[in-house]
This record gives sequence, C-alpha cells and structure tokens, in this order.
Amino acid sequence: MTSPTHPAAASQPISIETVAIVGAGTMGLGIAQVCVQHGLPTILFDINADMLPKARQAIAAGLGKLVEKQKLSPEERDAALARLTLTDKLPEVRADLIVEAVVERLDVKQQLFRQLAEQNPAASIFASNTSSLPITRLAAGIPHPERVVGMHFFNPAPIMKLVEVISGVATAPDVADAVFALAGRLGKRPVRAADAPGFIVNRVARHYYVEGLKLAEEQVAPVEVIDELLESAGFRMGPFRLMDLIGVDSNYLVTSAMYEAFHFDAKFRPSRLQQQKVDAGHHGRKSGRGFYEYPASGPGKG
Ligand SMILES: NC(=O)c1ccc[n+]([C@@H]2O[C@H](COP(=O)([O-])OP(=O)(O)OC[C@H]3O[C@@H](n4cnc5c(N)ncnc54)[C@H](O)[C@@H]3O)[C@@H](O)[C@H]2O)c1
Repeated sequence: MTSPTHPAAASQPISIETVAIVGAGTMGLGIAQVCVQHGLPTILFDINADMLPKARQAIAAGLGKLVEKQKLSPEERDAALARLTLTDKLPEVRADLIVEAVVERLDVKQQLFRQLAEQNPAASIFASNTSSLPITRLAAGIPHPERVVGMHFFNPAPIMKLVEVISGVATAPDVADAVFALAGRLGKRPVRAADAPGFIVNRVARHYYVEGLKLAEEQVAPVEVIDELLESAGFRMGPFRLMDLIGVDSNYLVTSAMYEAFHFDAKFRPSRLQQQKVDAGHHGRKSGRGFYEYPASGPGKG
C-alpha cells in the first residue's frame, strides 16, 4: 500500500510561512496569539464581525501579560500584534496552513473546508482543532483530502504545551510531519495520535466531566464541593470550573460526538444538567455565567 502524497511535497519538506485561523472564539484567539508571537503572519477570521475587536483586545492582553512577566519586550509585543490581520471576509482566508477552530460540528467544518479549497492552492494544509470529530470523516469529500490533518491545541492555547497531531486515513505523512514540526516551532510539545474518537486526552478526560455531572445530578454533592475536593486531591481545576473555562457548550458537543462515535456507549452519555446549561445560554466564562457566575470580570475572565 502506498502512502498518500501532498502536491507540495515532491522533493522537499513542506514550508509553512503563513497561517490563517478560522474561528475567533476561546481556542482560535489563543492559537492566533501563539502564531503571531512566534513570528508567523496570521489571519484570524470569524463569521461574526463582533468577535473581531474582542479578539484583538484579548490577544493584546495576552501578549501584554507576557510583557509584564518579562517574557516578551514591548517591541516584540508590538511586532507580534503587527503580524495579526483580523477579517470577517472568507475570501481573504488564504495561507500555507489554515487551522479551523469553529463549532464542533462535522457539517460546518466540512462546508468550511470545501469553501476554503476553492480559494486556496492544493498545497495549503487544512488543520482542524477538533476535540473529537474523526479526521478521516472530516477529510472525506474535500478536494485533496491528503492535506487534512488534526492539530489539537489545549485550552488555554498560549499556556498549554501539548498539541495532538492526528493523521486520518487520507492524511499525507509529510503533511502530518509539517504540522508536527510547526507545533515545535510554536514552542509546543507535539504528540502524534491515531484517528480514534477523542484521540488521547479527551478520551481519558471525558469521564472527569461525565462522572462529575452524574455526581451533581444524583445530588451526591454540590458542584462547588465536587470541584473543591478534586482540586484538593491534586487536580488543577475541578470538572465544573474546567467546563466553564472550556465553554459548557463546546464541552457538551464534544461529549455528544464521542457518545455517537462510541456507538452510544452509556459511559459517554451526555448529561441533561449540562444540556440545560447550554439551552439557557450559560456557556461558562465566555458568556459571564456557567456553573459559576463571572459578573465583575465579564465574559472571558473569571
Ligand atoms: N474550548 C476548549 O477548551 C477547546 C479545547 C480544544 C479544542 N477545542 C475545539 O476547538 C473548536 C472551537 O471551540 P471553541 O471552544 O473555541 O468554540 P467557541 O464557541 O468559543 O468559538 C467558535 C467561534 O467560531 C465562530 N464560527 C462558527 N462557525 C464559523 C464558521 N463557519 N466560520 C467562521 N467562524 C465560525 C464563532 O463565531 C465563534 O467565534 C471546536 O472544534 C472545539 O471542539 C475546544
């Protein structure tokens, strides 16, 4: 059996010099910050124009914190910000590497990749930050599926070192290699993962959320107590505080996708308590309220 090949990869390693991030939400803006900080001209696109000024502010604040900690000079911060282009116009999304960080829905991500394929050369790499959707399925029906790869950052992207690099059945090895190398250039610790539901971390971590929610539903203890106990047992954040950071809606979609991917295995069943939070718009820090309230600091902070 021969491996798929990437159009740009005939004789030399694929070079990634420009990046575009699609989706300026919790993950997209963190990934964009990391890219500009590491010297890459980066386009950040969102369909919702209202997200863009907030995204610039959040990235400026993130870089500002690094200046305060003397990890970045004010000049480096300014140069990083100058590498950032924000847009709500999809035709402007052209780059060597496009990382999508939009809502966790296969149909939305596939439609986006199909549109991007029309305006980008075959050599552009399409990476997905999906937490749970199969890369093989995501690539199906996309022109040049060998360029589709998983590049899964963790939240908060500027801080967390791990990046899972996932090859689907069609992914060209040199595409995965190029994304792996880029993650290293971004100061991350890349790890290769096979295309299994939830990859590595989310497969294990799912039970942290699912069991925490079951405890709350069964009224074994209130959410604050569950969080406090797990934090005192050594976890950095309890499951509810962590879901508020992740986005209760994003976390719910990941659990739902994994439940389906594991053929409705009861151990991944999504919680009604969480579904109600989503239905009520209590999406966590980003909406100012989730399992906790974030009134004074506003959305996005805690
Ligand atoms: N939140 C986390 O902790 C986390 C961690 C790792 C991976 N992920 C994954 O990252 C992806 C994004 O999650 P998030 O939590 O950042 O979501 P989010 O809801 O915070 O942000 C999504 C953004 O995408 C935009 N968007 C939606 N559809 C779009 C489209 N078609 N084109 C352009 N923009 C579009 C929305 O306007 C929004 O700004 C998901 O696949 C999720 O599973 C999330």
